[in-house]
Amino acid sequence: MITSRKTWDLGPTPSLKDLWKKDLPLDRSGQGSLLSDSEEDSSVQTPVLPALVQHKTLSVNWCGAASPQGLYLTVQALQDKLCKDKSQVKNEENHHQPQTQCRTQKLGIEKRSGSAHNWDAGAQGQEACSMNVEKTGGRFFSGKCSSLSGARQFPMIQKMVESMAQLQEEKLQLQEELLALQEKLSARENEELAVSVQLQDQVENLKGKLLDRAQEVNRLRSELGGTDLEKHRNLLVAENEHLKQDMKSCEAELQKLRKQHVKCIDCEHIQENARLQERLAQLQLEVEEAKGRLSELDLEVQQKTNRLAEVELRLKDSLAEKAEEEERLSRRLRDSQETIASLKAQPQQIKYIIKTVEVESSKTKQALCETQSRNQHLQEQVGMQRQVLKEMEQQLQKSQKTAAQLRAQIMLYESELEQTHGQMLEEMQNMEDDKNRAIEEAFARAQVEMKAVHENLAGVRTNLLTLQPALRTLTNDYNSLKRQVRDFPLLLQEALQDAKAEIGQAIEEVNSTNRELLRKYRRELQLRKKCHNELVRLKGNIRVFGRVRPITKEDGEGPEAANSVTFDPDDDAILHLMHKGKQVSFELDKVFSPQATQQDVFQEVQALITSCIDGYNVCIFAYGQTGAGKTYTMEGTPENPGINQRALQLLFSEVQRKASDWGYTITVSVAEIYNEALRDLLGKEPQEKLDIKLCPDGSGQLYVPGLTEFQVQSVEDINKVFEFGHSNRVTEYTSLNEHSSRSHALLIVTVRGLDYSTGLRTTGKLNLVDLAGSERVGRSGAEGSRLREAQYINKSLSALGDVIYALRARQGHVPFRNSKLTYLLQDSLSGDSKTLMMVQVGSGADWADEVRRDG
Ligand SMILES: Nc1ncnc2c1ncn2[C@@H]1O[C@H](COP(=O)(O)OP(=O)(O)OP(=O)(O)O)[C@@H](O)[C@H]1O
Repeated sequence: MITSRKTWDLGPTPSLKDLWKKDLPLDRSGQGSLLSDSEEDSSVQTPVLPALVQHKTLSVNWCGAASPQGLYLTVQALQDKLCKDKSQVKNEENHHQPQTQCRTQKLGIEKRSGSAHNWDAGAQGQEACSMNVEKTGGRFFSGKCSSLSGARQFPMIQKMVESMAQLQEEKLQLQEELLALQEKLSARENEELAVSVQLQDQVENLKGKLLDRAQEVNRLRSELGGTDLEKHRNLLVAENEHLKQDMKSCEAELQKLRKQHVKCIDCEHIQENARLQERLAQLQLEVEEAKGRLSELDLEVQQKTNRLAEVELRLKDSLAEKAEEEERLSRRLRDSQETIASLKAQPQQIKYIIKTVEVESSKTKQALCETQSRNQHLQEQVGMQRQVLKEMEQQLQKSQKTAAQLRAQIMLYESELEQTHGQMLEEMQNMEDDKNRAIEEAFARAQVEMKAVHENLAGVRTNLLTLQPALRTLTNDYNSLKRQVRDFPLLLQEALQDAKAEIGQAIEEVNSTNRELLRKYRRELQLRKKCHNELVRLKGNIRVFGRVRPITKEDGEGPEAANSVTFDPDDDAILHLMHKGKQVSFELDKVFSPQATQQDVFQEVQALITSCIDGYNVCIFAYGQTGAGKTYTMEGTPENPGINQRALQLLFSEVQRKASDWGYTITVSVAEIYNEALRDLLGKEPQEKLDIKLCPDGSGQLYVPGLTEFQVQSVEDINKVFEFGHSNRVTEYTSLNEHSSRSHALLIVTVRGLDYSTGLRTTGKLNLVDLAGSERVGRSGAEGSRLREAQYINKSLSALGDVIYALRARQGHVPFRNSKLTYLLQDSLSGDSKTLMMVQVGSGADWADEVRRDG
């Protein structure tokens, strides 16, 4: 029952938005509503559905091609609205549909038997479309549209396309989610790996610390007596605490790992996976439904095709009827025309009849025209029907083609979907497998690590248990050490005092011992000096040695060269001379045969050198005739040095040997006495005569002002001094010896010593004198200056002989002043001084005369 009708005229291809905008203002919910101007409520705000429910009809007309989308959307909106307003529908008394049916009509497309809504074609032309919505009887509403099949198919296809697009989107979304899941899984694996590495590091750290601690304990055990025990103990305690904390953190980490592992079994990824699988199943269901709908659509197409064939058949029948009718009419027309022609050939009656016929013929013509126009109209209709049929066939072909394409697409989509689904299932299965495997591996690793950590923990606990007694021992030791340390200052002070006292006492004892030793040493030194001096004295402070020079080529080969000197084999102090057939014997302190070497001679002399170091004055004279070997004995040759060189070598070696206790200074002077004039051979003016004077200090000592003294420190220095002094010595040829020396040569060595321990100072003087050669003036044939030189030499030698004689005879007066030589050597000849006279003699017969005279 239609109570009212409202029509809107819209532009071509209106959209739902246009519909809403045109005359349908938005309702409160933001959705549009079709409105009616019903008689009951002429307000434009009246919703369409109540109007439908109240059996009102609304029409929407628009120009242009039908817009299936617009129609679909409109109907969908209406149905949505209908569903939303179901309560209102429910309250309607005349409403015969159950509530559940409203839900099934949600899409508005499904065909329901009996009570389902339906769309019928308006078939009002291509350019004018209309939609009538009404509620009649057992139907909600019905619509009419000129493009029925398109309007019904397109939304379905579009829906499917949209579903496929949605499926594609969901597939992409699923793939993205799958990637995200994979990333999360890899991140999780990385986290687990990092945790595992961290745990391993912690375990390694714990092991290293345990090892360090064990080493530290061992070291501490070995160093129990050390003073840093307290510090080490504190260190150990701190490390122990640190280890405990590390173990706790390790256990917490393990617990956390376990929880994470358990949580992973029901984690959001699993849930997401299940959800996705559900979604996939739902999509598969939808695809199945879409397939069902497609088959239904195919069925409908088939039915419509059948109906179209029926229509074609009916059309053909109609055409055949029309053709028969046309044939019949044309036959009637021909018959009529023949009748007219036969009538025209008849008389007046016939003319009348003809006229009648003509009259009737006009009527017939009119009927014929009408029939022809009708026939024309029918033919036009047939043409139109044919055209429509053709178009419908084209549309049908297009639809079939589109359906085939869509079927192919659907097949393609299905295959893709199946493939994608298979891939997804496979990937998900792989992911699941990987995940399970990773979880199992992680779990296994975690278990292994946990086991290792437990073992380490047990080891640590064991170590702790073993360390506890050690710790207790250490604590006890520490306490005792602490007490000791507390008492240590007092003990230290006491010990220091005791030690100081002991050290003082020891020092005192050492000092006293030292003093005693020093005293003894001095005493011994004095004793040794005394003994040595006594020895020397016993040997004789003034001793006379004789040395016989071997016969040389200078002695000639005649009878005068015959050996006239013999020795007593039992007494080395006896010398026998054969003089004019008689043997004359001389007794000296020691006689050196011609075979005696320089070393043999020095052996007997070196005790005097020691006396000089001890602080005594020593004089060693070489006395003899010219050429007797004085210079040889005193100076020697470079290859075979004499007393001078050896004495100085001994002097330096002794000084060096005693260098730790004594400091010595050795100075040398070289002088000569020529013709009773003293000259400095080391001075700048060797010809200058020097005087011998008493020291101004009143000590009675003599000294030679201006006499040069060189400090020497080695034998090399002495040799240089000798060379220098030797070059200044006066030598001249004589008839007896081509190298005869005409002066007394003196090498004066002064040894000044300082005893470091006692501060005692000593001074010893060693006078090594190479006397001028003694000779008889008559025998040598000297005259003039030579005679005067010989007289000076003989006088000084005689004075020396007198002094020595007086000294040996211990006479009260010793005539030192009789010559420059004895006066210069007065200090070294008197008192505790030691004097050695080396008398040089030749072994030829010529020498016997001289020796007997000198002797
Ligand atoms: N013991 C000896 N063995 C070997 N040759 C010697 C010995 N004594 C001296 N002569 C030699 O005799 C020579 C003379 O000796 P030397 O010059 O020492 O005598 P002298 O007494 O010093 O003479 P003068 O008084 O003229 O100086 C030298 O050629 C020396 O080498």
